[in-house]
Amino acid sequence: MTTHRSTTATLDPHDFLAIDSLLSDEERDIRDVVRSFVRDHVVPNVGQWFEDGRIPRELPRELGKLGVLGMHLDGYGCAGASATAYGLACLELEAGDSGVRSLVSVQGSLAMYAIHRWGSEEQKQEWLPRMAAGEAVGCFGLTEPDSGSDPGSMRTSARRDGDDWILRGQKMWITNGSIADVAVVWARTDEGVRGFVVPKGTKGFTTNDIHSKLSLRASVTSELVFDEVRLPSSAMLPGATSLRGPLSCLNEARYGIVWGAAGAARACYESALDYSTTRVQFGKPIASFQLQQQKLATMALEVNRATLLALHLGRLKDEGTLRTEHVSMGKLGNVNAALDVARTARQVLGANGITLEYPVIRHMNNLESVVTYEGTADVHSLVIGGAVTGIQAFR
Ligand SMILES: Cc1cc2nc3c(=O)[nH]c(=O)nc-3n(C[C@H](O)[C@H](O)[C@H](O)COP(=O)(O)OP(=O)(O)OC[C@H]3O[C@@H](n4cnc5c(N)ncnc54)[C@H](O)[C@@H]3O)c2cc1C
Repeated sequence: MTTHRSTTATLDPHDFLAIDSLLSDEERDIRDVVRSFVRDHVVPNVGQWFEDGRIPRELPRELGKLGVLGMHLDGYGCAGASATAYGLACLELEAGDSGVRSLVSVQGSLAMYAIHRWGSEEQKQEWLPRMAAGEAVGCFGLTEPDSGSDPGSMRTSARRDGDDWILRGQKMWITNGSIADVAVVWARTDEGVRGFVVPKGTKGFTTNDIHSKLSLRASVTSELVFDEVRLPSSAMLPGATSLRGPLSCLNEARYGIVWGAAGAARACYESALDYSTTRVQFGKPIASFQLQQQKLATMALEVNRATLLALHLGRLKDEGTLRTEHVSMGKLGNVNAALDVARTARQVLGANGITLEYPVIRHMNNLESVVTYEGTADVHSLVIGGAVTGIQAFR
């Protein structure tokens, strides 16, 4: 007779539903390369980066060598990998830290994607190869002090002056801002919302870092200030003429977050699983107590569910049927699940759970940013609510 114990003994607690078997050899290879990089270069150091509130200046080049910057884009030095492979990379990077995944998302899915999709041939030639190599860092300026969930209310403006444009205004909460060699900036014009490629050092363009963050500390977040910045007509992204331009980029980045959140959740679950089997109280590992097993079971469920959801969206994206509403469901569900897993894991670790010796509280705090940026949980709920009811409450 088969007992429950012998049946479950054959299961892999790190891949309970055998999701690995759903990947192609190529996808597994890419995943393994990124996983090794994170294990060797991110995990041993990221607690210190978080404590110091910095990201190493050499990291973009290392990520460029790894091949993850704009890896889902085609040509111009980009790898042209599948959406699923890119997602797997995001999962592994965020299992290290949401800040590292944010760097990659902003570079590849926001700044590079904007130039790749909406830019001129000259803009693509000038920026994309260097950005793919991590030799040039990009940022993406949409949010402003008084314009967050409602980007249509942006005040930053650009007006024509002969052949030039004059850009004025302010952007806020911009990832990579002060370390960026190039900013993709969105502004209102007489011709609708347009994007501009603004190199670092352009006269009148300055940045100020936002300090005192308790979340995404291993990530640079800045204010961008444009004081009558004169730009040539060639700085404008010719293909984008409305808010659809920036929103198309956000959809790309959100897709990566769907995967990344599953990675942060996995790291928290694995930390809790490991801790619970070694921490002894009342003469037994705490993993032997039913209440702790319930927590571990719930975390395992959420990690597997989030990963399956991400993989399903990846397959839809690769076959060309992924919709923005699907991405909203993935971002809402997976980030909320990751936050629940992180908070539960933190309790399993007891007092140790509040230190940077373990990854859990770092992930927990990071996820408070992840649930807010790229569309808040409220906004994604309203997108899904609008899709299922046919009534738009999002105004
Ligand atoms: C660490 C970090 C990095 C970031 N990086 C970037 C970046 O690189 N580039 C960039 O452009 N932006 C970036 N952002 C900004 C981010 O995208 C915004 O914070 C986000 O869009 C929310 O805007 P807000 O903070 O102004 O909140 P608000 O829009 O003011 O929202 C405040 C609250 O009101 C709720 N709310 C708003 N509208 C509605 C509604 N219609 N119905 C119900 N509730 C509503 C929201 O859900 C939220 O809970 C970053 C933010 C953070 C924290």
